[in-house]
Amino acid sequence: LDLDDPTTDPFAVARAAAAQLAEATGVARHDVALVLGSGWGGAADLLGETVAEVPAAQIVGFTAPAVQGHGATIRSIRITGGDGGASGGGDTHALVLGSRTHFYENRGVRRVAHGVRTAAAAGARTVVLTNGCGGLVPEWAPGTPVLISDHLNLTAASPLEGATFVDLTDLYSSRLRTLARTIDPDLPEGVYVQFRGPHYETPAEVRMAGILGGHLVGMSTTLEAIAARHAGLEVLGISLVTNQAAGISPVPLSHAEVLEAGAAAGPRISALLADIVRA
Ligand SMILES: Nc1nc2[nH]c(I)nc2c(=O)[nH]1
Repeated sequence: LDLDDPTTDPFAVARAAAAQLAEATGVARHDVALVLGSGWGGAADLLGETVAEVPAAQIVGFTAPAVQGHGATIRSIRITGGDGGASGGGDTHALVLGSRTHFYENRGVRRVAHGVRTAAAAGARTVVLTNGCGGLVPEWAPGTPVLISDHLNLTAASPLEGATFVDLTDLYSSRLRTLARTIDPDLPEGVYVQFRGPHYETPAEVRMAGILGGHLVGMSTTLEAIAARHAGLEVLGISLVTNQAAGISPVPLSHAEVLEAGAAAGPRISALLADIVRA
């Protein structure tokens, strides 16, 4: 079950990972999955009660994160404060994937897609993809959450292999975006542009992204979203603008300001995310 072996079926690895997670957490099915990017870490605690927390490296296909401690676990959360199971079927469980493999790690697209494939194999019907990113809209101050309405995948890669032709119309579910706006009507929307990274964009590349119709620049999310759609998941994408993209702000932002903005926004966006998932 080695994802690096081309003859391995990545979906068999995802099924094995889901079985290991069910065993490790005691939760047979997870209804929704969340990928928590920079700044979104606090959302898990607000979602409900942590049933189990598993080191990601223990589950097949996941790799120990480059930065130890940062998102090194996968959490199973029983969502509380929802409709109390009025929708029948008892408790709702969320799978929180703290560890994300970025395309720029050069570990292959299969590892980038493994988390959402595992979530689908674990029974999830919905995935919420969050990230930290640069903003092209001056009014979006650092700390602003933005719903992703569509994406431009500038990585020149796909998580899919072979003649896997997948429609990406409404990839970022308009139903879920409407639902999110019932929680916070002021949520802006934007087109997310994934660059390969790990370097940031030049001001000229940021201007190019704007000309192409982008509003947010980042180094994740689009490949995961494509894999999630292929796996049959409904996708909601939310970005946290942690900085103004290169060249947008006349005054170069200090890294301290970026970290401060992300941290300050933490409680608000975590509460927002928890409310959206409960809805
Ligand atoms: N590509 C890109 N990724 C990012 N991630 C974060 I946080 N800020 C940025 C940014 O300005 N550009």
